Amino acid sequence: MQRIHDSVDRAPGLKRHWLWPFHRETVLFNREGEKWYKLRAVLNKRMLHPKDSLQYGDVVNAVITDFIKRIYYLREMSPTGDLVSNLTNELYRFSLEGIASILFETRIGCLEKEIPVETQEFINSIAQMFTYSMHVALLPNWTRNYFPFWQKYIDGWDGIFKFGTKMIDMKMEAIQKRVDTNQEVAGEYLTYLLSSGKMSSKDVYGSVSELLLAGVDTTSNTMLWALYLLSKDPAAQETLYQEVTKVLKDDRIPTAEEVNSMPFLKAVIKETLRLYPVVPVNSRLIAETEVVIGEYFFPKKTTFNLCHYAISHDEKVFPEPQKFKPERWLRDGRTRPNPFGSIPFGFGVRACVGRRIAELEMHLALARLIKLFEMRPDPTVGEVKANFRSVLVPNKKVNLHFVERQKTET
Ligand code: HEM
Repeated sequence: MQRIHDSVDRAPGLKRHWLWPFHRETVLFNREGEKWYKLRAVLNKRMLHPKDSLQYGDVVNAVITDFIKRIYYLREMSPTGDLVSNLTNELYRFSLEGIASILFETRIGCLEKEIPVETQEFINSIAQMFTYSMHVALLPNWTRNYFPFWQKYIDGWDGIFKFGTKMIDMKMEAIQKRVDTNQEVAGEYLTYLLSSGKMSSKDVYGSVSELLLAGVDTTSNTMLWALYLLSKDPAAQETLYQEVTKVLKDDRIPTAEEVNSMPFLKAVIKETLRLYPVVPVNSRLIAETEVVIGEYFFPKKTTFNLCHYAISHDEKVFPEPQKFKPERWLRDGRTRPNPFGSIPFGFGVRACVGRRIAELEMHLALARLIKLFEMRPDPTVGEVKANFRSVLVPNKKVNLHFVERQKTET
């Protein structure tokens, strides 16, 4: 018999399920035991350590610059001159461009006025796969031969892999050319995966597609909730603005390192994820061993559901649990909440591999947006509630006014 921490550290005994039912075997979600462990060990490198993510600061900032240009364009087009409608859609484009530029080491045009045809087909395939994944999860297997949902689901996946494979093959060719001409091979994540020799190309295709999918709705919806919460809380917004302008005294673009001097910014994202943990529940199956937790004995093959939403709204840990209070996370001498009260990225060896990338994108984007604009709610939208659609999404379209701030002499 083993205690749970032993089992968790011995990753090969641990199965997990998460957002959506993958039908391909090459991805982390579907892998278990030794196979998962090997793949994860390669993927962790250059992604998981806080200092690893710093190297993507410039790439992410370039995407944010284009996102800000798009925000200006959308404001200009709006009847009031400052409204951005259907922010979910805009943030989706931002997140997809961000994660694609990290993983493929190239831009795919999501923030252009006209999205390139291939990219649009890729976006449509993602939507198709997600739409039919609910049918796949809920309907018994025999129905797959009689109803069209299964083929549509597979077609969605094929579109995703077609695009991913093309991007990866292009990178592989570029690397090969450099190798053939004795030039140094320089690059970031994909170059590392392809040239490390530790992964088959099949694994690279699968893993990159998976990282890409996991990295879009999660960050885009969290950004949406953060902007929505700030728009309703002018005082928190002002505190954040003051903090950001104190660190960035001129028009400079913040570096990834400078975010470390912005504790309130980090607290805003932490508090947003406490109120709206974008992955509200995830499960793990202790496959091989019996475990004892406290006084309780759990036999082999027990499924554990981590209900992030429920635990992070526990008023014993978070007084006034429904209130947006970023300051509760500050390390300024106050009693801070139990760190296990909110673990939106999971915990341990199987925790979110994209955490550092997600935080980097959200911190840099929020710092730059708040420096330029004051966010105000659109009164026609009213209160927004959360719906569970694999991730926590708003129950309606969210529009926000992006009121440009007056430039002050500093
Ligand atoms: C706000 C942003 C995000 C949140 C809240 C989030 C949350 C989570 C959670 C709760 C898990 C399950 C962890 C567990 O079982 O303990 C997970 C797994 C995972 N996440 Fe994220 N995630 C986010 C962004 C990202 C991004 C940007 C990527 C890709 C770059 C990503 C890639 C993954 C992958 C591949 C796994 C599976 C890991 C494995 O099975 O070993 N996530 N995430």
